Amino acid sequence: MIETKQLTKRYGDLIAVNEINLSLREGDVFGFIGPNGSGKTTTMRMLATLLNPDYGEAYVCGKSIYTNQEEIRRLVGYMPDFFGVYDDMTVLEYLEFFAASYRISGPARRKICEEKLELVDMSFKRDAMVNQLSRGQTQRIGLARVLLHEPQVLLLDEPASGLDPRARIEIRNLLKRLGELNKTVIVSSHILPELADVCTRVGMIEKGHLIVDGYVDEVMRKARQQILLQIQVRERLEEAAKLLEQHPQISKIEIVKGQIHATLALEVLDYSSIPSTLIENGFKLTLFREEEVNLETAFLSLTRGLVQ
Ligand SMILES: Nc1ncnc2c1ncn2[C@@H]1O[C@H](COP(=O)(O)OP(=O)(O)OP(=O)(O)O)[C@@H](O)[C@H]1O
Repeated sequence: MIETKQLTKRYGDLIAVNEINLSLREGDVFGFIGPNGSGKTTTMRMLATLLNPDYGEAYVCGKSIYTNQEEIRRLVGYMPDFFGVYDDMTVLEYLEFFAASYRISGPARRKICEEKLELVDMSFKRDAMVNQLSRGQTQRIGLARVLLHEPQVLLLDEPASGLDPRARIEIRNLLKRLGELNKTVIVSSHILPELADVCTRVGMIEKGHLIVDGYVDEVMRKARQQILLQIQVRERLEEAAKLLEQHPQISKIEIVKGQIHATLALEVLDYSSIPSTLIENGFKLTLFREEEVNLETAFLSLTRGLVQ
């Protein structure tokens, strides 16, 4: 559905998107995560054919973004991070206006608009003025708008930004529904937990580099290969850290906020000799546990130190 090969965009000396390779299938909901300015919007705008790359290729539904721009625009629904709405229009008029611009006419037009309003749970506001909606409601209408022409692919740039927790949950439920409808969705955010449970795939971009990319369970599995132990001793923390540095099962030691963080060497699963070593050397253990792996800690461990 979406395939990119070394997709690259430069602004002067700045490489905003640096040789990104992506491959997404039907029904994939891809969480595109990265801090401000990391290249998410630039990538999405290239896929939406609104911006030309400097190098590389991208295909949307098998069509090249260089040579099939019109067809791709029909197949894609792109929701930018900020969009204006018009004054003096009701919600239904607003959607009908855009449906008309997609050349949807006759009785079908009203029907499609009402269907999309229903999908985003906004039927109750069909006659409200668009400029009197809350931010969350405006986002939902924006989503209804990009769904009007039944796009196969949705590119949603920070759809949950600026929303209250309840509205965020509603947007998340909507994303799940879109995946179930077999659309391919790229949804960006700079907050990982926001996307963790709705995405089937996740990618993390930093300074234009896609540094992690995979199915959620793959990412978790990779992160588990890097087990991190959190250890506290009553006294002589630095001495304990030095002792553990010599331990053959440990590949890295850090002291973080009064705790020793010990990264296990690859493929070490039984680490029972580590607490024994500390105890045998007279240290009083007050904490010894394996860091819990959720998607957020997985990302942190996989991306530690990758981009300077
Ligand atoms: N038109 C432009 N001219 C010059 N530099 C630009 C332009 N658009 C974006 N950039 C730069 O490219 C980099 C990537 O920007 P981009 O908007 O893609 O990031 P983003 O990940 O979407 O950020 P945010 O989370 O803040 O929306 C940034 O350093 C930005 O300053």
